[in-house]
Amino acid sequence: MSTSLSVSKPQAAASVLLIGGTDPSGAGLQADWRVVHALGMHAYTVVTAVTAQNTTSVSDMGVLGATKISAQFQSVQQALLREDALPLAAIKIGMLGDEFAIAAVCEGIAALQAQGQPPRVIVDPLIMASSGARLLTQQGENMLLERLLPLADVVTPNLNELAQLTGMPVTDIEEIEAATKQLLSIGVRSVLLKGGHYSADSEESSDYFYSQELHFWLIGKRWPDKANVLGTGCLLATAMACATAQGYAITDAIVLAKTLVSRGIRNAVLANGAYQARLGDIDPNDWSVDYQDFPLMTPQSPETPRLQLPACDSQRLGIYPVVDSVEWVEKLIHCGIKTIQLRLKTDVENPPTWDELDQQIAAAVKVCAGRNIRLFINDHWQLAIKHGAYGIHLGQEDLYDADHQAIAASGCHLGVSTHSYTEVARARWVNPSYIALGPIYATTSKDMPWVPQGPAAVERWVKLLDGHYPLVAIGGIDRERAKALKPTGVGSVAMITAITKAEDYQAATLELIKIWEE
Ligand SMILES: Cc1ncc(COP(=O)(O)OP(=O)(O)O)c(N)n1
Ligand SMILES: Cc1nc(C(=O)O)sc1CCOP(=O)(O)O
Repeated sequence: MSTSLSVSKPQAAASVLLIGGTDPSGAGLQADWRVVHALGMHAYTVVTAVTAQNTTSVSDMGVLGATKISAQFQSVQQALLREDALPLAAIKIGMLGDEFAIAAVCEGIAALQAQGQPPRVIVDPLIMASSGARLLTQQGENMLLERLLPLADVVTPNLNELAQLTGMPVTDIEEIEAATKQLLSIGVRSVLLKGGHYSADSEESSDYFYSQELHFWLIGKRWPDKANVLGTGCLLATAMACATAQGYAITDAIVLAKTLVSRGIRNAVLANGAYQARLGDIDPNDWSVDYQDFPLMTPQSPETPRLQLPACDSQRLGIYPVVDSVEWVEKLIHCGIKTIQLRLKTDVENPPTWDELDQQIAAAVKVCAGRNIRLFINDHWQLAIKHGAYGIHLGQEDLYDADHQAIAASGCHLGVSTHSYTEVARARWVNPSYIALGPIYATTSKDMPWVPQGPAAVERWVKLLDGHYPLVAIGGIDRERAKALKPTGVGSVAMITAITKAEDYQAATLELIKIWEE
């Protein structure tokens, strides 16, 4: 499992285009619009069909002709030519109705793509209404597969739609994974199977994502007292479009969208015989993400038993130096450091032997023995376990290569690096002893694809995760920045340069401890 599809770079305001049918009971374009509005964003709309339906039946449906659909696209194109137009960054496509509408939509998208930076395209492939009535003709279904789905960045079928599109059974996890893979063979770039209908009696709702680069299950809480909430599929796909328009990478967009759907279902209200999702007030800066709605992510089956790693003895791990030798460990514990990491990075030119690593890790554990020091070993989890270190620190790649069961069985604590919503969702799957958040500021100690998150992000992470995991901020943190981060409530700050490159490491360490503890 590679770390992510790409890196999120939240950007200036952008708009989304919603393409679909209207539904008087509140799903369809009306539901899409509510999401965009709740996130304070701007939406253009292209109506493809007008339906008369409620939760039990579709009584009438009219698909607009190609001329009417194309005319709407032209209006959007003209609006986007204005100097003050918000750039179009994402398109969400819902109900299309028939093959003529699909052809018009494909042409409209091609024109928009030619006009500017190509927007991301999310397709919710609506074939049937929940009442069982068809929302797309058979010829339309063929054209969907041949022309529209290959244009999409992500396609979001539910179980019935996946079965219908692939002609494959989808009754268990293996069949779901196989059918999802099958959609890629017809040219779809990635698929997010909506799990709302899978194992409906489970306490969790699991979605499955599959692309050439990675695959994962996304597991969220189910709200059993809120059954069959209207329009949640529309909500999910539109929220993904909004997040990608805001510059989030696809996987972060999926995590945010799943969180928003959970929030909508948790707060749903009964109106006219059906539950309607309620989003309430959302802060577009952090999507008002609430821990109870935040999912777990794993490449393993969602039915795999969950790990239980030991909790750290404190939620506040304090000043946390990251060092590259036993000598540094020894010097810093004499300065009063209580949490420390031995990060033995292998020199590609002259890599240490296993025996050398073994000796250094054994020596570091010995130096800390009986002193109440939380010594974390970076990467070399087998040796950390062998020598009984307090803990192991793993980055996301190493986390997925490591033997989780062996780490959990060893009793070692486990810290995990994260840089995004996706990585926090993955970290949650192993239930770590702490979560590290980085890079907060630009660092010279390591090449990073990640944009520095800044202190405001630490505040957001604390709001989301505090009380559930001890948190550690890392990346470019010095004395002044430690002072700036203290009010965020983060329990620990980790650093390399500010201590190991200080003119007077003892003075620098004592000063940092003083700032953090006073
Ligand atoms: C406390 C802490 N946070 C993050 C890291 C980075 O770990 P990782 O992503 O594994 O990168 P490397 O350290 O291996 O370069 C860390 N070491 N400690
Ligand atoms: C090792 C490391 N990991 C980071 C992350 O963001 O995961 S930032 C980082 C480097 C921290 O060093 P300094 O204090 O010198 O900036």
